[in-house]
Amino acid sequence: MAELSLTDEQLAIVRHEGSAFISACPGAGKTRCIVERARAVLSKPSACLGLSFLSFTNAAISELQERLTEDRLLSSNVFPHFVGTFDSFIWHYMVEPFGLDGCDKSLKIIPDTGGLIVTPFPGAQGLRLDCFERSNGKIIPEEARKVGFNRDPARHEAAAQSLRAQLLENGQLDFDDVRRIANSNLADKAFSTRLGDILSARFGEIVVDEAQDCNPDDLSIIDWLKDVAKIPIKVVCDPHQSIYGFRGGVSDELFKYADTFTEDQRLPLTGNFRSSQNICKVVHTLRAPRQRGVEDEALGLLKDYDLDVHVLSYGGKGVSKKIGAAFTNIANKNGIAAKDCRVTAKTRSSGLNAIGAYTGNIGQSLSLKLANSVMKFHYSDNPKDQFYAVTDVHLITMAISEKLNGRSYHQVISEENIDILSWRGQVVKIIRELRFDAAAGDTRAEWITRARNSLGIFLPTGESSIAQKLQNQAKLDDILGAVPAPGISARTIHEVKGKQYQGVCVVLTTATAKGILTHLEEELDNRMAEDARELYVAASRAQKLLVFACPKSQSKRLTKHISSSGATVQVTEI
Ligand SMILES: Nc1ncnc2c1ncn2[C@@H]1O[C@H](COP(=O)(O)OP(=O)(O)OP(=O)(O)O)[C@@H](O)[C@H]1O
Repeated sequence: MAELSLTDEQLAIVRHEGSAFISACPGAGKTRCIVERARAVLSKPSACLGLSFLSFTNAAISELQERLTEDRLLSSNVFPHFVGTFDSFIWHYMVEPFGLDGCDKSLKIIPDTGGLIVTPFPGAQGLRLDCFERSNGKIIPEEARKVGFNRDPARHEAAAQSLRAQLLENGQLDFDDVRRIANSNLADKAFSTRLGDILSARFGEIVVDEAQDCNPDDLSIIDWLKDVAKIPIKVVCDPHQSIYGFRGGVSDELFKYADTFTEDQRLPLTGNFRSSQNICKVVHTLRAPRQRGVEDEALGLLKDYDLDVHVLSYGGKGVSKKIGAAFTNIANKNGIAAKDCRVTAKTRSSGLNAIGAYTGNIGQSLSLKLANSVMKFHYSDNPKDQFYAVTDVHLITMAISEKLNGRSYHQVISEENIDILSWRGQVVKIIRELRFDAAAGDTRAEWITRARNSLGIFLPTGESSIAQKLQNQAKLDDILGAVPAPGISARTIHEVKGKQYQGVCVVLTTATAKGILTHLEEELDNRMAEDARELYVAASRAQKLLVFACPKSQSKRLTKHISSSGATVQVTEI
């Protein structure tokens, strides 16, 4: 019955058997098609092979899982199906069961080994392990520069290489190791043929969503699944929304990869069901000139929603809570509730500044870290922030009890088999006790006493006092005093990807606004291409109201550029 309201293009995708390359614009219903494809396959009486849905971030997978669960299609990873990140698929099916040459331990994922500190001799400057090339241990000059390291790196390089070797010997792998090992396993012809047979007996179809986020290694694994394992693959993407360049993203390769599919396997998805036509017009101007193509037609219920796009032109000290307040004001005036809106920016700190939350430097101080986590837990509406706050406070308890001993958080968890149930309740109780509410009379001095009382139990016997570990610093006032305005939430652009909100405020900053606009006007080179695509992703999340907060120096230029589409745009100085 759900098929009735699908467009012909959507139906063609849902009914397509075999491999396909599906490219679409924002809001075209990619996720909708994936859900309907699951319904079509799972409702066949003959369906006995597994169906797998993969994407590249945990956020994208939880979004997809939510939609599949809502429709009672695949509520969990019930055999023979698999829903998860591309990384977890590779780990489960290409690496973990086969072990590693030279390692007699069972393999484990330790995602944070890049943060281990390499200190070759006492007193030497410590450098993170991810400052060194994985293949040969050589220092990465730009990473070294960032932390002011300018000495002979030879001893650091040797120490980094031996640390990596030790991790591999212990079977402690991060996701880049997993990718490398998978590719080397697949390069073995006999292994590749056998694994191909096994996986094709298990999976009848694999759907790779958000494929614009894959890197060249991912693409070669997708190719292997399609051509060697002969599993029908649906590659679903919007190349204009590729914003994971730091993983070695594949915009150009993806266009070339599309050409490896036959014409009847290349399926387009056009039209935007999410946004009003006014927003579609503006979003169209956010594609670089050579990729602009035609404007997406608004097709959904909100297509005629008649609301101006706004530019908030800000000067003064830069991004401040004036932006959040002005945005909320426009939303309220138009009957849109703050809970249905998001402020979004490239960096977490720009977004938080725009809603008045604390963004200062925390450094290594345990008391500042604790205060920051407690404030996030109590005042952020983002469940992810709360999850991280709990983990961060657990890490603080480990630091106080001196359990880390040069190991990363996840190494300790894995090596000591620490079950989340054994600590979570206690940590959440501590965070609840440490809630800070100035209106109720709480003060910094009183809070730090509470904190020391709660966390003193973790101090090893005979060790320094808890007051030394949790210092009463003046900066605590800034952290404990920064309560974000109620109602508005801030997210990074990577966090809002794949989502939609009634109102969106995109914050541009002086660091990138000028470069992005030059790119959108002239596309001289690719330097600002990814920043421009981020702006495109952010703006295309809006359903009814789209607001840009732009530094005063660039706001006229931005207004001119987005109005060139014929959209109605209003400018307000704040
Ligand atoms: N045929 C349709 N009729 C009405 N609404 C639709 C149709 N297809 C999709 N939609 C709605 O359009 C909105 C966007 O769909 P969806 O989230 O699947 O888009 P998407 O292509 O995954 O977007 P993006 O890549 O920008 O995140 C959703 O609210 C969805 O329910």
